[in-house]
This record gives sequence, structure tokens and C-alpha cells, in this order.
Amino acid sequence: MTDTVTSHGATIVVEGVSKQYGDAFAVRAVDLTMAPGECVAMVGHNGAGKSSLIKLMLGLTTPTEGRIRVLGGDPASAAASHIRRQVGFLPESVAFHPSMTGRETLDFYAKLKGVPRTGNDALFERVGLEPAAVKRRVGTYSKGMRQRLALAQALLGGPKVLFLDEPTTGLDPALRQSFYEIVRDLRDAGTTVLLCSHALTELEGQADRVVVMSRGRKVADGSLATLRSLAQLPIRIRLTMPDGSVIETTCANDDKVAAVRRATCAMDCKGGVDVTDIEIVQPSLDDMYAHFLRREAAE
Ligand SMILES: Nc1ncnc2c1ncn2[C@@H]1O[C@H](COP(=O)(O)OP(=O)(O)OP(=O)(O)O)[C@@H](O)[C@H]1O
Repeated sequence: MTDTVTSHGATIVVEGVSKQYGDAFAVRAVDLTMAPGECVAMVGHNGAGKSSLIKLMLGLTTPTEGRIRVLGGDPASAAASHIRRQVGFLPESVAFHPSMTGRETLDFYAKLKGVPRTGNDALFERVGLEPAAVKRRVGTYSKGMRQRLALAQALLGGPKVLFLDEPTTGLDPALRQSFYEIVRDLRDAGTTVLLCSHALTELEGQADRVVVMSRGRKVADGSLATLRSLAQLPIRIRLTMPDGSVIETTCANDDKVAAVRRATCAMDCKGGVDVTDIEIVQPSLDDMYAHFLRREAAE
């Protein structure tokens, strides 16, 4: 255990945290723990409380109730500069000065963060910004180049905790792919990564855990497998016939073998038709997200 990890081995501990603005709750009684090397996706509608929770974990605001520990300390305390130096943040929209070059921009942020700029070339290489691009003014950058620069800014100082708010908005599929490759490398190297996104389908396969927020509350938290088993949503089975037609049936996950048997038997009885393909479609993250929101609304 290092001094940057709490006694539970977690890098982030959020306990019973609420944040009120006037009478309105932006965040309500949230508990959340994250471990080193864990990538968590936080999803929720506009206004669900995701950014408010990130601001609390960054120490930019303080909880109305509850306690937050990041890397073993209170991120909002005056003495937390050593914590903040180990935390990276990629905000939803980053506005760099258009007349500064990529290099000048990263040097500026390195100075703000109090980390040496000697590692900046390696950072540019890591995020895929070519040396020629680094010398250009940011005003001439494409959206993808700006986002790469924004990621380089978030990676300054080799953060142990990284918050990424809607990191892939506006990026083409190839860039998204390379972005998630970088995130995977960071996670494998032990960085705790929290990813906020509306692009739910894209998050499948990227995150170890999914946290669903709704109206300031955490309404679900678990791996996709755990959320699937909690939601108990039906799976879809698609059977392709020799003539190319598709028969679709739904059933509980535990019942899929019996359901295929029932469906093929029914066809046999009708004249012995072979099945050329079977596809089992698990509920998507979108389906589960909708389920947990419906359940929360009904409570
Ligand atoms: N500084 C503030 N003053 C007053 N209300 C606020 C403030 N910050 C957030 N809120 C309110 O708290 C709620 C949660 O907002 P928040 O920005 O955290 O949601 P979000 O999930 O990040 O949404 P989005 O996906 O649109 O970014 C909203 O109702 C918002 O209006």
C-alpha cells in the first residue's frame, strides 16, 4: 500500500455524498469506490449529476454532505496540491488559445500543474500528435487534433486518476479506437479511469464497470455481467432459415438452450426445416440503461 492509496486499496472513495445548489440536489447520497487499474463508465441523461460528481472528486466544489477521498486525501483541502498533481482531467469542452502552438499550450499547462515539461515530447507521441503539428497554432487544428492535445494535457505528470468527460464526442471511429487504446494502456499501467459518456454502445468493452446516474442518484453500479443479471432482461435469439428468413424469439438468459430447442422442434414439426445460423443477442448497455432508469422512475 502506498501513501496515495486509501486503507481499502481504493484510489477514490465517495461516501454518502450530496451536493445541493439551493434546494436542488445535483448529487444525492452517492457512494462510489474505484480501485487502481479500474476503468469505470459513468452514464446518465443530461443533468443526471455526472459533471457535478466529477467536480466534487476534483476538489473544485465541496460536498454539502458526505466525504470524498482521492488518493488518500480530501481533494478540496488547501493541502491537496500533491493530490491534484496526480489527477488528470479532460473536460467535456476544452477551449485552447487559438494563437498558441500545441507545444506552447502543453508547456503552459505543465507549468500550471507544476510538472516538468521535459516529458511533453513523449506525451505528444503517445497521443499521436506529429512533431510538425505540435509546431502549428491550435487555431489550425482539426477537432481530432484538439482532442489529442486535450488528452495530452490530461496526461501531464502521469496521473494515477484520470477523469474523462465525453472524451470522444466529435471524433471519427478510427480516432475513437486509438483514444480507447490509450485508455486501455493507462488502465493496464494502474491508472484509475472514470469515463463519462452518452455514447453507451461505444462504452461496451471499454469499461470494467458501469455506473448509472439519474437525477443525482447512483441507480446502478456493476460490471456489464452483473448489471445484466440484475436487470434480468430477456435475450433475443435469431434463427436463420435456409431461405434467408429470420425467426426471432425472446427468452430469459437461463432458458436459452431450451428456447432454441422449442423453436427448432416447432419447425421440425412443421416439416423438418434446418436452421443455418443461430445468433444470441444479449441486452445492450442501452437496454440496461433504459431498464434502470425506468425502475428508478417507478420507485
Ligand atoms: N453551479 C450550479 N448551480 C446550480 N445548479 C447546478 C450547478 N451545477 C449543476 N447544477 C444542476 O445540477 C444538476 C446536475 O448537473 P450536471 O451538470 O452535474 O449533470 P450532467 O449529468 O453532467 O449533465 P450533462 O450530461 O448535460 O453534462 C442539473 O440539474 C444542473 O442544472
